[in-house]
Amino acid sequence: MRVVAKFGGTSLGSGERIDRAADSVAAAVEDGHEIAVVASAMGSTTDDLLEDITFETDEADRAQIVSMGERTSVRMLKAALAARGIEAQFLEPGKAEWPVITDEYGEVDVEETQKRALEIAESMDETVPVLTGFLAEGPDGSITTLGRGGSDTTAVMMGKYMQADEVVIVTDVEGVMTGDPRVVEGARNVGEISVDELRNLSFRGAEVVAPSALSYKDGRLNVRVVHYQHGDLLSGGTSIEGEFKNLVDLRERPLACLTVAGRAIRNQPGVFYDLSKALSESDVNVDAVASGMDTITFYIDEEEAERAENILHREVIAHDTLSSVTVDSPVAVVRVTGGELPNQPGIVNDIISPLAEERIHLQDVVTSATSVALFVDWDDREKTLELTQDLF
Ligand SMILES: Nc1ncnc2c1ncn2[C@@H]1O[C@H](COP(=O)(O)OP(=O)(O)O)[C@@H](O)[C@H]1O
Ligand SMILES: N[C@@H](CC(=O)OP(=O)(O)O)C(=O)O
Repeated sequence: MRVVAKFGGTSLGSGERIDRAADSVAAAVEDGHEIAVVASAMGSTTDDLLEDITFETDEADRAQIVSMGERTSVRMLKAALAARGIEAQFLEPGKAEWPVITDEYGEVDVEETQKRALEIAESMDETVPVLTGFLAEGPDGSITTLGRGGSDTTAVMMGKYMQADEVVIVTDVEGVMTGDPRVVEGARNVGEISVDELRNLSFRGAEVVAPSALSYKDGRLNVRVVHYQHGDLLSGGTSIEGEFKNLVDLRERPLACLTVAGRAIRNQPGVFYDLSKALSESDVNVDAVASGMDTITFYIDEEEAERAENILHREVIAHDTLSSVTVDSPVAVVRVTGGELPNQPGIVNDIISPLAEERIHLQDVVTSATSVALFVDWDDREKTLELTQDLF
C-alpha cells in the first residue's frame, strides 16, 4: 500500500514521541508498504515562535521564522528513521524535489504540485520522503504557508497527488470523537464519519482535521485519524468516508413555508421547543428552520402543509404570546455546498447579488458552516439554479 502518514505537533511533542513515530513508520516500511511522512512542528513550537515575534515583520520574514518548526521536525524524523536503518530523505521549500508550489496569489499551483508529487511517489520504493507540513514555496522561491493547521492540508493534498491509497493523520486522540475529549466526559470514537459531516465540525472548531484539508479528499483516497500511541499506522482510528464535492442542488419537491408569529418569540426558548416537539410527535419532517425576532419559520414538504398548519395552530391557541400561523407555498430551496464558504468574506453577498439583480424574491437565506440554502418562489427555481451554477 502507498500511505501518507501525517504526524501532528502533539505526536512529535518530545524525543520519546519522535522515537515512537519513527518506530511506526519503520514497522510499516518493513511490512513492504511505501510510506511518505508529513511532519508538523514539535508540540507548540509554531505558537511559541509566533509569540516571540514581538517586532514589526513582513509576511516573508514571518514565514521564514515559523517554518523553522517544521524544518526541525523533518530533520529529527529523518535521523530517527536512519537510526532504524530506514533510508529517508527530508524535503522542504527550496529543495529541488519540493512539491507544494503556490502562485503569486498564494493559491496552490495544481499542475506543478501534482507533477512533483508523482515524481516523489516514484522514489518511494527506495526511500521514505519526509516532508514539512504547512509550508509551501512561492513562484519566486520564497517560503509561504498554507495557514494554521496546514499540515493536514499538505497530507491530504499529497495523498491525492501521489495517488496514495491512504492518508493517516496521527494525533493525540483515538480518532474523531463524539465531542472534544479535552472538554466533554466519556467522548468515544465515532468509527466512521462522512467528509461533509467532518467539514462542518471542523469549520465549527473541531481541530482534529483542518477543514481545508478535506477539500482534497476524493472517493478513492482513504483518510484515517489515529492516536500516536496506537503504534500501527495501518489500522484503527476513525475512517473518513466519501468524496468532497462542490454542489449546487435544487430540492426536487416543493416545500411549504409555515410561519408562526408572536411577541419577541426569540426570547422565549420554551416556545421553539413546544412548536418543534408538536411537529416531531406527529412525524412532520422539517427541512429547515429560520427565525426572526417575532417569527419562527418551518420549511416542510408541501404535501404535509395542511396537517402541519393545524398542529402549529393548536400551539398558537395554547400560547398567549403567539398570535398566528401562516402558510406560503410552493417554495423551492437551492443549496450551495462546498468551497471554502466560511473562509470567503462576502461569499453570501456574491451568491445573492445576481438574484437581486434579476428581481428574484428571497424568502430566506439559511447558512451553515459549509452551505448556503436559498429559499425562493417555486417559479423562480430554474433561474436561481442557473444564477448559482458558476460559483465553483
Ligand atoms: N470531535 C473531536 N474529536 C477529536 N478531537 C477533537 C474534537 N474536537 C476537538 N478536538 C481536539 O482536537 C485535538 C487534535 O487536534 P490538534 O491539537 O490540531 O492535533 P495535532 O497537534 O495532532 O495536529 C485534540 O487534542 C482534541 O482536543
Ligand atoms: N505547525 C502548524 C501546522 C499544523 O498543521 O500543525 P498541527 O498539525 O500541529 O495542528 C500550526 O501549528 O499551525
